[in-house]
Amino acid sequence: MKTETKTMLEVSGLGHRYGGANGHQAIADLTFQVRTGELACIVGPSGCGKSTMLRSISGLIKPTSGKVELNGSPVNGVPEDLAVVFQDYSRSLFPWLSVRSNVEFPLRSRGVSKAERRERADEVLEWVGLSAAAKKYPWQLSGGMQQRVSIARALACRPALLLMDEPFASVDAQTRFELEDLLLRVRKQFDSTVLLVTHDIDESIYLADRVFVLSKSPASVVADLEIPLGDERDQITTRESETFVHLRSEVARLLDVRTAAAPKPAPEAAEEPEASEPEAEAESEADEKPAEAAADAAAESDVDEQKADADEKSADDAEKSTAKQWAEAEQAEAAETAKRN
Ligand SMILES: Nc1ncnc2c1ncn2[C@@H]1O[C@H](COP(=O)(O)OP(=O)(O)OP(=O)(O)O)[C@@H](O)[C@H]1O
Repeated sequence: MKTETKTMLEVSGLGHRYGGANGHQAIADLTFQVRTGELACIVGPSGCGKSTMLRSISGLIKPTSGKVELNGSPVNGVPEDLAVVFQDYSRSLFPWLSVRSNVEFPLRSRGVSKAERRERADEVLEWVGLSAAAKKYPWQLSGGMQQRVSIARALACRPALLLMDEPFASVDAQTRFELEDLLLRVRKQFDSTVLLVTHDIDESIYLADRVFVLSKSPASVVADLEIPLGDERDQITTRESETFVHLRSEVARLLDVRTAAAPKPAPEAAEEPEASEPEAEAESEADEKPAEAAADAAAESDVDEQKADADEKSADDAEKSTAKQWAEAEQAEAAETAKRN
């Protein structure tokens, strides 16, 4: 992937203190640039301020010092041409909307016409291998498939910059590898600029053109490493290469991780809500089979019963999310349904 020399994201002296003058300094003095077309990873110790940094970059919080510029314009509030993929897919997707409606949802507030919304949703769903699951609901899909929906939804907005906050931390190890490769493929297809935060040293090196290593809290950038691993990466041969092994040791040293070479325990699978027996069967099949087969399995189940379950689940989830966002989703869906009838 060829990156341009133009700067897409410029972060200068970024700092944030929670709770006023005597509060907690979460990030201190972050300065770095991400070039157009680049996939940059941020790796840092737990609690060093990675999420605070992403919230500042995405305009969700106003940093107490420094500045953020996207394509030369200061970020004050959430920019339209920026999309975020979070770790917790189960809370970021609307359970009562189909996969396709979830993907189309952010396009509504951007004033994209209905026909174009459909076209874009179908296009990105194809790219992430979920065309056959377009009419399903998120809770009918495995965790990895749900995260693919989140990625599709972000890409449908055609963001100038895609921010990803530990996007693969809640899936099992094999699915994580598949999603990493999916990201590499779609970023090529879209020519995307991506800033991805991860705890995982190996993941940062495998994915990135450039890795920024952060210090302990309050975070600052301690190293900016080019990753000369080329465009074609492979989960086995790339990770075995001398360059990869050397970089891994270098990042581990910078992070002062003494156990970097030791085998890591497999990440815990995402916590799934308890399912009734038929649903549990469908879910475990969905984990093992490709998207089409999983969609077929879900289609065979009793749709009415699942809808009732979804209503119950959505009521529960709604309490956890911001009231405004969920109310907007309900209204938009009701309007859609009214139009259809
Ligand atoms: N809203 C808040 N109010 C006060 N302190 C906060 C708030 N959010 C985060 N912090 C504190 O700021 C520091 C950085 O938190 P942040 O979540 O940004 O780190 P992180 O690197 O993303 O953490 P992790 O690796 O565990 O995901 C932590 O000490 C945290 O307790």
